[in-house]
Amino acid sequence: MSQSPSLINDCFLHDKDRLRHGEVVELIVERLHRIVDTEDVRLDSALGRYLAESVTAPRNVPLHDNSAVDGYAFTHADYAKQQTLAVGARIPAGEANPPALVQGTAARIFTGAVMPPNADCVAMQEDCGLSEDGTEVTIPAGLRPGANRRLAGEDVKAGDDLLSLGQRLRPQDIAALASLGRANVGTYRRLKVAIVSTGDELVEPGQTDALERGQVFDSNRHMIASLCAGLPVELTDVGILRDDEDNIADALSKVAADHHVILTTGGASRGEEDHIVTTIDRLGKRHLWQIAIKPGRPMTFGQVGNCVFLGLPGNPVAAFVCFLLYCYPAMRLLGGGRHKEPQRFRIPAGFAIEKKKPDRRELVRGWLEPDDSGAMVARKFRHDGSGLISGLRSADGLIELDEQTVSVEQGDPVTYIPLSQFGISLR
Ligand SMILES: Nc1nc2c(c(=O)[nH]1)N[C@H]1C(S)=C(S)[C@@H](COP(=O)(O)OP(=O)(O)OC[C@H]3O[C@@H](n4cnc5c(N)ncnc54)[C@H](O)[C@@H]3O)O[C@H]1N2
Ligand code: MOO
Repeated sequence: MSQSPSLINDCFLHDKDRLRHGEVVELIVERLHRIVDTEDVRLDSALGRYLAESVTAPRNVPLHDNSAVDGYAFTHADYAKQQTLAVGARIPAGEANPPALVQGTAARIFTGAVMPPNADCVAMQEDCGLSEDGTEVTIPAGLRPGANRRLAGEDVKAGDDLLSLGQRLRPQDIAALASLGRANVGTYRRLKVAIVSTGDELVEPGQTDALERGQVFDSNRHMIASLCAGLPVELTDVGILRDDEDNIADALSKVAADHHVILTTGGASRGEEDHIVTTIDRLGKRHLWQIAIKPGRPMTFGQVGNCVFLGLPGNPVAAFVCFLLYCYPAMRLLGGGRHKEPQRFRIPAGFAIEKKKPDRRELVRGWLEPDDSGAMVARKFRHDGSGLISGLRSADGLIELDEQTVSVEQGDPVTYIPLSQFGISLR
């Protein structure tokens, strides 16, 4: 049978002819850029957003020298002469201008309170001896100049660059903004993302207790929605589309008109019932299809008008892995974030693989665990099937076997990518 120069040929590509993982990431980084506008949001809505401004400190934090402990402030020069000092002033936190320390005395002071002029040290109250009438304090030996004193600008100096454009806001960044007195921050708007499942066999969970033969509950859409929850997106759940090319094309062209991204699962390979690739070709432009990876080979990336189309494979593990490897970085870039390769760690393998196909990258579901000697090793889930959600459940990370790897022996260093790199928490 002669092969037409159509898409179907791609099915017969060998892995070495398919796009490699690194090339796909390059293509995504090259072709995708921010497509959302900016908006000011209150700090309590800013978590996880990408910054649309650079933030410079307008003033020192802390504003003034202050005490790090509850205790007694004193001058090191006095203490060098005598360890017992008369207790003078009392300085609670919030007092703006404490009086200057009288020479030879100590001031009762509390954590965060402004240091009185002349004082340069604080002794912790638990370490001090207080006379019965409370008028004298004995400071313990061995305190160095500057002990327990926090300097003005020690955290941040006026003019310091704190946060940069495109940076994702984490809880500690929100704390930094609040510490500068900011109530609002300039961010990029959330991406409008639509999620779709395709397949005649799919049934919405909750619709029935009794599946008929051949049916499966749609787990992918719920998994993808949960994965999206780790990104600043506004989600539209389109539901399940039946395997009908006109119906899929019609629905997706409508969704594309008012979304930045469409994420589909299923129908990505080339059976007669798989309509995603033909739909992209019909409605828009395909940037890639078929990657030399396992799982996830039939992943598709294209666009319908200005809407980015990410077609994930139907097998749940393939959909999960492709989301992390390709949709996550794509959506970061579209949403105004920067590309950041996940951190990869080299860990000894606590398993062996006798034979792995060359020329493709494999992402194996795994976790870290101490071996008998207490050294950390990477373990892999016992089955590689791309339909097994149990493999994903067991995993805290992906073990990445690159294109050159053809086997793995126990103890060989393997690359481990924690799922936390994608905002997925530990169990
Ligand atoms: N002849 C070929 N067959 C297959 C190829 C191939 O290249 N040639 N590729 C295989 C690979 S690799 C994958 S991955 C799958 C992906 O195919 P599709 O994206 O077309 O997915 P479907 O055929 O629609 O479904 C595959 C599998 O996943 C189940 N599924 C689909 N959607 C959901 C959902 N929302 N929730 C739960 N489970 C879902 C579906 O029932 C199938 O079992 O194709 C291989 N075949
Ligand atoms: O590569 Mo598919 O991704 O078998 O599962």
